[in-house]
Amino acid sequence: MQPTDLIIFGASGDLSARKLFPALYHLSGCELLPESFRIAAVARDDVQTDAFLSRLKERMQSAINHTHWSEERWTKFASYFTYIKADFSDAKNLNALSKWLDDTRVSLFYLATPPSLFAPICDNLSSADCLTGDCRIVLEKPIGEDLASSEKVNETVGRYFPEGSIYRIDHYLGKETVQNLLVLRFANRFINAQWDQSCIDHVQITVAETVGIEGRWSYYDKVGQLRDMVQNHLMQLLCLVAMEPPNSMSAESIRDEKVKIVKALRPIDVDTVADHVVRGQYGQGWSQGLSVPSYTEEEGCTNPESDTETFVAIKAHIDNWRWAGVPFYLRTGKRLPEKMTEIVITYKKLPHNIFSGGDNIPNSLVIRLQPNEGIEMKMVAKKQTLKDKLGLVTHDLNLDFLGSSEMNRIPDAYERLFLDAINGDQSLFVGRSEIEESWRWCDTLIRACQLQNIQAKQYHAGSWGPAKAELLIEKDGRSWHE
Ligand SMILES: NC(=O)C1=CN([C@@H]2O[C@H](COP(=O)(O)OP(=O)(O)OC[C@H]3O[C@@H](n4cnc5c(N)ncnc54)[C@H](OP(=O)(O)O)[C@@H]3O)[C@@H](O)[C@H]2O)C=CC1
Ligand SMILES: O=C1O[C@H](COP(=O)(O)O)[C@@H](O)[C@H](O)[C@H]1O
Repeated sequence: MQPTDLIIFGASGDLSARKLFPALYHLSGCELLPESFRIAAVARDDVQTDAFLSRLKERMQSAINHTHWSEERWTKFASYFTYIKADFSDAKNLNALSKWLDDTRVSLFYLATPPSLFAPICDNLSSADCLTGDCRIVLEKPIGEDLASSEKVNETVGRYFPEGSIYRIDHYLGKETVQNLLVLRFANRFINAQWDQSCIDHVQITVAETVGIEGRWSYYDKVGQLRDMVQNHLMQLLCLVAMEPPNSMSAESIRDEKVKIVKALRPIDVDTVADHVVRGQYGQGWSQGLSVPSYTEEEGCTNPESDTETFVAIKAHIDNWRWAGVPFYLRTGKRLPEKMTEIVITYKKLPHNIFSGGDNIPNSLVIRLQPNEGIEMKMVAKKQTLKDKLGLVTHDLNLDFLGSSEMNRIPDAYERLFLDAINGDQSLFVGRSEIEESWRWCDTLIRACQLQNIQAKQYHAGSWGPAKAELLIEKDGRSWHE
């Protein structure tokens, strides 16, 4: 590892306190950071490093499980820090940062700020002479809010950083089980051999959350679940399930295969949107035993008539040889009954059932991304009884990742992604063309919803979304995986 400096813009924000600094704390505890590592925490608050750290310590203690917290680890972690006060909207404010930087070391700029600041920060870094030596930039999602705005951000950032130095985060790619999906598909011959329309009936991808808007109403109301979750996280999961084997694990090979899938997604337009998309918005209800308000009663709501979706279900098709005729059902929402991300591959039924003692039950593969990370293969076996000669029953072959983890915990996605950015490995970061093609597909779908007036149907907080989401799949003779 080369000597590295990490510069976090937006160091006082929610993402930094809940995800970024805890991930770095764990990496430091595992001695995985480079020697002489330095962190510049950049934000607007007028405080000194000590005061910044004492506030950060409090916030991190509530984000890190107490079994992993120790004063000794904290002291080592705190020793990396310098706090630099700056308003990023003006280059002259970056002079202190410019003095702190050292062009003999790698400078890793991490933009944990509102996306509207990505382009101005790059312009100002350049004007303040901060971009000398080996400089890399990490961009948080979302990159833009549609194709045109994402092209604009990519162009500005590309003026100062070559594509090989731009690390666009989709934190789902850093999740252990998402990487395991690649291993499952491309390191197991029997899985790979059965991975197409000849064997697979359909695919379901569910990303369910129990949380509501969490104080982010003004951000969220402008984007909704389609832009916040589908354009990025669900699209990445779909690509990893559907892509052809890349030539190698290089970033370029993986990105090339993913972008082919996004381009092969059948557009959902004004003619098809009503049958392929369901939008929902949560009303009042219950979440984890507590009564919770509706979306339009949440703190910060400025538009009680808002039609922004907090739930979406989509039936998508990939028009290529491997996936012809295999629907991909996607659903994601806030205030659903449980926090759960899973991919379910349902195989076709056998062409003929020779066992009179049971139904023709299809196999399925359940890839659980969170919680209880693991993979289950649902297999049909004989009932262990003398009464029923060839009665059938479904059993699970179970790969439990937590139980087999060397670390007694599943590392957070940001730990993997920080390590890779420090090591210069872009394979788990998103390329420009993937992002732009994904926006192109989402823009068509969003526009079609507007033109056909597909409104967000109310659902009770704590339920699995509007009844129409059940119909979307049931009308094809299938049902959501329970
Ligand atoms: N929070 C989350 O769970 C997730 C967030 N993201 C993305 O991460 C990014 C950050 O999100 P989040 O942490 O939630 O946002 P916050 O609003 O909590 O934090 C934004 C940070 O940027 C700083 N900032 C804003 N404007 C300026 C400015 N002109 N000059 C200097 N500092 C400024 C804020 O400082 P100040 O406190 O002074 O306003 C704060 O430190 C966003 O792009 C978001 O979409 C992505 C996935 C999940
Ligand atoms: O990017 C985002 O992701 C979170 C969900 O992430 P997870 O790792 O907890 O599954 C989501 O709540 C948020 O709205 C979105 O911006």
